[in-house]
Amino acid sequence: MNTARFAFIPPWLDPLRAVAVAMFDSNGDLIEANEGFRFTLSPEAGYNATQRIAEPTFEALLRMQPDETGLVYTGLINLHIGHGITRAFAGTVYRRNQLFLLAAELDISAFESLSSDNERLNQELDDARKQVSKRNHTLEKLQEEIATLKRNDGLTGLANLKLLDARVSEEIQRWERYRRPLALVLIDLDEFGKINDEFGRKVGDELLQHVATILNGATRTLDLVARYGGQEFAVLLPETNEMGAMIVAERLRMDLESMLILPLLRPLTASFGVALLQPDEKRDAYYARAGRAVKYAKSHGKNCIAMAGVVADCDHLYQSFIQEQNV
Ligand SMILES: Nc1nc2c(ncn2[C@@H]2O[C@H](COP(=O)(O)OP(=O)(O)OP(=O)(O)O)[C@@H](O)[C@H]2O)c(=O)[nH]1
Repeated sequence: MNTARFAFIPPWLDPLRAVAVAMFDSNGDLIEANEGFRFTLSPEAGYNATQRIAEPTFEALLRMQPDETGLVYTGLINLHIGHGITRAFAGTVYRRNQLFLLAAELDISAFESLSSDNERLNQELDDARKQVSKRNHTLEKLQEEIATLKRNDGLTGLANLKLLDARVSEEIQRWERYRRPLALVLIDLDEFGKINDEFGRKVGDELLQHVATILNGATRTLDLVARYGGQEFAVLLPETNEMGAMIVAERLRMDLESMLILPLLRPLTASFGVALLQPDEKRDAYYARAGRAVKYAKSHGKNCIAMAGVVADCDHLYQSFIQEQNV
């Protein structure tokens, strides 16, 4: 290497350590190099371009045709810096006749290692995100299950009283706004105690499930069927007037009565109380009126439907009405 003053490389480039500049001949022998080059590449391995330029290889550079400015290559240049280590630079190679000028402008290996760290961190972050989203999904499912358990009766799967309460309150609010009719049908199975006594509570439970299926099957999706109490059910009928509610109740009554459910040898019947929401009526008062109608039906022979009047004196049985109307 020429140790005299630089013949080709401008003197101001010499002390710049971040810029490695070297000139080689076509054999790859180093002709000149600045301090940055010597600082970056340890001397013990010699400075021949064939050994020191890992990528693109010096052989490849020899084959490349320079453009009109002498530029042969620009891009990533990997240099063997010694001790078996290769470092990446962003650089340019020029060729003038048999001379090659290499300018490795920026050591990007630090950035590369940073970016590989970054990649690893991103990967870890991604994995963590996936795990969190998986856990969130499980949590959501559990929350849904809990919510379902909270809303639904464990035995029949019907809405429970809490859900009925919420829906009735909602419908009362809607009534106050739009004045659309709202009907509530309470259903109390007749002599259910005897069934339990005769066949055992397990059979009783199965019958309750059966009733739930019948009620669900006979109502619209807009209606809400709920387990109101032990052997009591409720059907909330939005957008339904007195006649409509009576038709639904009678259909349910007949569905129950006409079905033979083993091991019962007699029909499973129920007493029905129907109530239409009255102006300014609160939820509990509404329930109470429907309940009063159920009692009225019970006290008038069971397996029948009573319509709740505004006051107790006005409660009345509907069977006769239905027969009269031939519904
Ligand atoms: N198997 C079962 N029985 C229940 C359940 N909840 C309430 N019961 C029973 O339902 C019966 C209700 O009895 P009562 O209130 O006397 O009414 P009833 O025997 O149906 O008689 P009436 O209403 O007068 O027709 C009781 O025997 C309760 O134990 C339940 O979840 N499963």
